[in-house]
Amino acid sequence: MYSKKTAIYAFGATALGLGAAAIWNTKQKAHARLPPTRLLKYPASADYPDLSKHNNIMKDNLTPGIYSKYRDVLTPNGFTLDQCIQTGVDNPGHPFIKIVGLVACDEESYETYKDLFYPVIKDRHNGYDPTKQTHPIDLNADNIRGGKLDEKYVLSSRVRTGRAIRGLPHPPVCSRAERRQVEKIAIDSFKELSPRLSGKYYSLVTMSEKDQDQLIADHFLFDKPVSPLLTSAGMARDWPDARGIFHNVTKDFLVWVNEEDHLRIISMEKGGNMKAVFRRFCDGVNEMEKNVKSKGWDFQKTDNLGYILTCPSNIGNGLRCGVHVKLPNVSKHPRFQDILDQLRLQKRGTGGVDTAAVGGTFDISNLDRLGKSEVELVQGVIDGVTLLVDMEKLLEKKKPITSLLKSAGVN
Ligand SMILES: Nc1ncnc2c1ncn2[C@@H]1O[C@H](COP(=O)(O)OP(=O)(O)OP(=O)(O)O)[C@@H](O)[C@H]1O
Repeated sequence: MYSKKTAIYAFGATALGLGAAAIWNTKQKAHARLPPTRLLKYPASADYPDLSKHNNIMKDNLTPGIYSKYRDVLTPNGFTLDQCIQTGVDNPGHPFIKIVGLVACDEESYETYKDLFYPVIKDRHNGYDPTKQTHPIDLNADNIRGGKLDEKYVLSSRVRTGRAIRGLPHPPVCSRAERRQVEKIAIDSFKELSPRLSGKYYSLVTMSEKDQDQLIADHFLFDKPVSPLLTSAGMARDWPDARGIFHNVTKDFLVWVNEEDHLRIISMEKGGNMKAVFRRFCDGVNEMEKNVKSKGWDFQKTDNLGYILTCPSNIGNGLRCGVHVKLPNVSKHPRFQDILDQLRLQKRGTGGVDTAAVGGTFDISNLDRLGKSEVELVQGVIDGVTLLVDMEKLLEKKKPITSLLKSAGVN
């Protein structure tokens, strides 16, 4: 049972024989030190997780002192630090990327556990300091220069972001009713999209296994939550209840409901017209915000953190602007990773974050999300991918790339 005002918790209490259901008013006892979700018998030092074999950003920043300070501190919605760090405790690392190892249970987690979240944000977002900086937002596609990428190399273009609805906990910990409320707000908002973006919502509950597999194979739908990063954070609970996908008639504007974030808003199409993809993305995001607000809800957002999402790696604009691009020669170059780092770009396999690249085709996207506007990030990907494609063309002809890199300011 859960309401915005009163929460009744008994996490594991009965199983441990402690019989310690804690009942409190979350409004009156926001940030209360006691009671914890159940009575913990031992001091925080005895509960400190073993992170000795870990390589994630949470581990780099969690100290016994920070853990002790926060172990029994609840967010206003009644969540704990242990719920936020569990995914990083259970997942020491990842084969392709350095994971964060931390999720925000609700909008307030970022402030309640500031001594952990802020340094993690600083590490993950290239030194961004939430205590001093404000996050810029620019969702005007007219501000993009160029944007048509060479389709001999660029196979598809995509821009996605996430949005979370204020007042509702995030997917790792939300209740079934809260998850269903998110779905309802989304469905009501889809109904008011303009004709170019309008389409249909497909619930995963009623979708056949075959249709689901086809949508995943076509890169439209999120994968079933088998990744331990998602399952140990709690995101696969009750699957597939209240999950689904919306897409417009032309299948180039999509919204995922209740995967890692309440909403993931996506614009994508085959080929290299990133400017057109970004324009549709801006229209979609702006319309969804207007529609959600017209229902009396709002997106989670603060001046210093931008849009608030489940994973600290995605806060800011939550934007991942990426292309699937053929780079068989560049990717064999010994400086490939270094060049990507300098361009603030990230590489993945084309099957999603958990996949390795096959046959020299990569998913190349922006590394940053915070401290730079949407336009700045999309421009960075357009310019960076243009450079990588120019390098590929030179390497095909066995020509050196040194002067090209120099003129692009890459050391
Ligand atoms: N540029 C692109 N063109 C076509 N499909 C893409 C592109 N980028 C990503 N996809 C597809 O979108 C799906 C989701 O990808 P992936 O999980 O890597 O990223 P994401 O949705 O940005 O989320 P996250 O970063 O949280 O994992 C996959 O099927 C992937 O192949």
